[in-house]
Amino acid sequence: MKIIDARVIVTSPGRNFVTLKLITESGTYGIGDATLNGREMAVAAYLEEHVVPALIGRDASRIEDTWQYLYRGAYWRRGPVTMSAIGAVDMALWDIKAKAANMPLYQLLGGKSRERVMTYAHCTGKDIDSCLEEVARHVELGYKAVRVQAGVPGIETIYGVAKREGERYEPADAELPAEHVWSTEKYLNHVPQLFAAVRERFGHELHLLHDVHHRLTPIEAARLGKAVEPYHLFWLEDCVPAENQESLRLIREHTTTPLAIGEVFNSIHDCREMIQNQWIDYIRTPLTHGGGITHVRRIADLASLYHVRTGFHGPTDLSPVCLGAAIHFDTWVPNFGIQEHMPHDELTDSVFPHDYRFEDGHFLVGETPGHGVDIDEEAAARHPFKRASLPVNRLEDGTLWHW
Ligand SMILES: O=C(O)[C@H](O)[C@@H](O)[C@H](O)[C@H](O)CO
Ligand SMILES: [Mg+2]
Repeated sequence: MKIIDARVIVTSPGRNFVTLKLITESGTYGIGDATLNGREMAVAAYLEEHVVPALIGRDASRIEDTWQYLYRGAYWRRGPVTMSAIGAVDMALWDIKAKAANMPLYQLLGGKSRERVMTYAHCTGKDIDSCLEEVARHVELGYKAVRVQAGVPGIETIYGVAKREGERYEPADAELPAEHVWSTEKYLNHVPQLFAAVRERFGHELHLLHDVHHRLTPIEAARLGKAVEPYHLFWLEDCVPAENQESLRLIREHTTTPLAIGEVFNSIHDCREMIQNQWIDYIRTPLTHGGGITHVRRIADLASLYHVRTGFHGPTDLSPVCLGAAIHFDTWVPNFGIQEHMPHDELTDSVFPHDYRFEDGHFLVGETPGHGVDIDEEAAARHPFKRASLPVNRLEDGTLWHW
């Protein structure tokens, strides 16, 4: 089953997405998500200039060999651009293999480990009260788990909190990076009050998550983890920048609040130490940025040896293709934890028709052969690329900080 054509489709139905479509001689095709938010064209060029020419004529059924060919063959291993490009090829090849077998992808992976996939929504508000209203709205929609982020008195804008009531936040919200100002002390004093208010109103069954967006030092993260222990979070996410995996040890030694990390990781080597030392509880590396199903499956298997479960990144800046493939993976993977869900808008969904469904706080996998997500190329062509950037964060004295 030879690959005879490959197309890199860049579209912006409200936000940018990069999609790879691989077409075989039988006419069966597969698609993969290659979106790297704010750096989309780097992956598009990597695919177009360096990967696509080498794929034409290759046997689409050799998924493992193609993965090794692109990873080892590049010589320049790892990194978000390389791994997103490989991830898209891999996702498209699994799609083709599942279609050729006339099976939904989860069947090829090993079949269902569960009937449905628990997912969490984002609840944000300018202050605690409006955040509580958002939580109430999502509980009403059926969510069993919510990520809670609120504005902090004294901090004007915070990444991860929507600008207007009832809206979502857009990660890449300006042509060039917007600038935010950050105060760790104000934040650390406020977060425990937020979670106390949520628990008081909604009781103790709802799963609560919180994303720190890498903004703390290890000892500050330890303090936050301890402070929110009475509200027993499902997880505290990205509490420190984690290039230095060893820094997680200190946090772990101080708090029983579960930790989730990995949305900016791209390979098993980025998270190996924190998994093997049991410094984290959830690994977040998504299929697109983690080299596709072939590689993320290895990460999940390693994690399973150390009681670490999956909690895939699922923001709007990963396309429905990644989300669809992730729901198949989540349905199969034995050590599943939770799946993030930032719903795409109607326009995006119309460009990427799919068969996954949301019901009662869970995703239900579809039965269409493949990963169940397609791209309407004509609709995609109506929405050309528009440069958009993620923000930067500065301390009150102007020092550039993490966000
Ligand atoms: O969903 C999350 O947990 C995130 O942290 C996102 O909002 C990322 O910041 C975004 O995907 C960057 O592009
Ligand atoms: Mg995050």
